[in-house]
Amino acid sequence: MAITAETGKVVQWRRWAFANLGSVLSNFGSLWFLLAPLLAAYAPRRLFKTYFDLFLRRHARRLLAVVDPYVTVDISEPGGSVHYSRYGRVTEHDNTYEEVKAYLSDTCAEEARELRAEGAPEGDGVVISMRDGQDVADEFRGATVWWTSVVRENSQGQQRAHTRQCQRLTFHQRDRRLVVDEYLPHVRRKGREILFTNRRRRLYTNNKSCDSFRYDYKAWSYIDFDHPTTFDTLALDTAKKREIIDDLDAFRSNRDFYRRAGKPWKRGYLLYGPPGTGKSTMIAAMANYLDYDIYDVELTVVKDNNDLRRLLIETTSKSIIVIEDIDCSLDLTGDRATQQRRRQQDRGNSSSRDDSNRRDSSMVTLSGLLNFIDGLWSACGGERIVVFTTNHVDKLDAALIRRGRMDMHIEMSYCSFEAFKTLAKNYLDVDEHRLFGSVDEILSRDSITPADVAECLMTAKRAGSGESSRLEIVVDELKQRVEANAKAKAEAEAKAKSEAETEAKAAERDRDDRPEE
Ligand SMILES: Nc1ncnc2c1ncn2[C@@H]1O[C@H](COP(=O)(O)OP(=O)(O)OP(=O)(O)O)[C@@H](O)[C@H]1O
Ligand SMILES: [Mg+2]
Repeated sequence: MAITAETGKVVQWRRWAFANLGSVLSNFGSLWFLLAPLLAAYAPRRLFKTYFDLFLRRHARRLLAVVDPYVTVDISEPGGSVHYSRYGRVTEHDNTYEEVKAYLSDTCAEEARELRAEGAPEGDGVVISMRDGQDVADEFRGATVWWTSVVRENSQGQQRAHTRQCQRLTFHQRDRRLVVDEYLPHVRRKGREILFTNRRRRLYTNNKSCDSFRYDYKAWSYIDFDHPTTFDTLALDTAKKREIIDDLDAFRSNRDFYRRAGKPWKRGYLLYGPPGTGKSTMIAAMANYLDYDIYDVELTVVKDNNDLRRLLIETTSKSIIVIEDIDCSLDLTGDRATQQRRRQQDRGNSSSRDDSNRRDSSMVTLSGLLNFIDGLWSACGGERIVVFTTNHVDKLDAALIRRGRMDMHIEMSYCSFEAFKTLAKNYLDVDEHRLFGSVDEILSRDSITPADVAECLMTAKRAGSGESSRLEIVVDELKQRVEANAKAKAEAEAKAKSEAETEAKAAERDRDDRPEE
């Protein structure tokens, strides 16, 4: 490369600079000394702020950790983001804040002096929480933590509209793992339990699957469940009642056992018996005892197995899924020949025809129902009870009610004397009376359902005054029921006999009309 006059000058400059490096630096130093105050005055403030922020972040925190070893965690009120799904508008809600608030209102609020009351989201109660700035201490496995209720402004601005309530947790940094891994999950778990017990229970029923194309379609509708029946008011033999309660207790408390044994945390009960023996009443008593929601599945409006599975996915845990009168809901014999024969029988009988039409409008199959009870999907969520009721246990497919699917078969039978005593206490507030002997005699001789006995007691309560007069009415009413039942039974038998004869004649005619092969 040729050395031009220009490059020659540069080289000369460099040589001069190296030779005079000391004086160049000292001149530059004095120049910086002169410029620094000017820069400080006129350079953008942000530059300095960022610089100092960085500096503080790197060094001051370490220093601070020695001086102030406490860590804080904020749990803020959620915004609730919204998205649209195939099933319509869904609001995503993080419940942590509500859970923490519930925990604090229950566990710590007693310590706080300045409180705030808000109406509970459900029911008539109020939720007590700490006022802003209040703090309370909590102990967990030897560590002390403090909760403070504060109002936090959003990062953008100071507008009041953008403030959020938050619960601030402060703890020593040596407890960081304990707090994050164990204390906070414990707080959420407890909070969830408190929220669950404070809320009203719900009775859900499924909507028609044929409406599922609508953008606002919901699989379940609900009302508040407010049934007064408990195991105390349920008329049932004491030993049987005890057995059922023990079974429910074992189910509820054995979460870890189910996990260890590799079993989904669910249990099936089959309630069978004549109409009016208290099957639906038993379900209400179970729900009240366990504090669970009820999902009452109307199978005839479920289009097919897919829709049935979707219903299951949308149930919550701590719930009882009920299918009432399962023998009437679907043709669940699983055997096509039997189904065909039944359809032929139904053709002559108008009420059976209606039943049959209802059954045929649904394409839910036995295998779909078996999957619903104990397929892979059924294990999602856990802590679920499935209850089937039927008047005709012998009509059901053996696979549907085998042990393991329906773990406990409970026969609901006619009213025993022991069950009568419970009803007499419920309706008339009578524990013992000389006429109880007559009642015992009637009940042990004849079959009367608890529903019939309850009706007799209602009549006696309305008509009589005084224990004796009321119990006399009860005895009379029971005798009349026995007579009426015997008459109805004789009529039903006569009708069944004449139908059987007509059917036999029709079958004979069919045989005669068929051309010989
Ligand atoms: N075991 C019982 N204990 C208390 N009350 C009962 C009992 N059985 C029936 N009853 C009374 O009779 C009414 C009807 O009972 P329930 O509806 O529970 O009968 P069910 O067995 O479900 O009848 P179905 O088979 O027709 O559905 C109830 O509202 C309740 O008042
Ligand atoms: Mg019922």
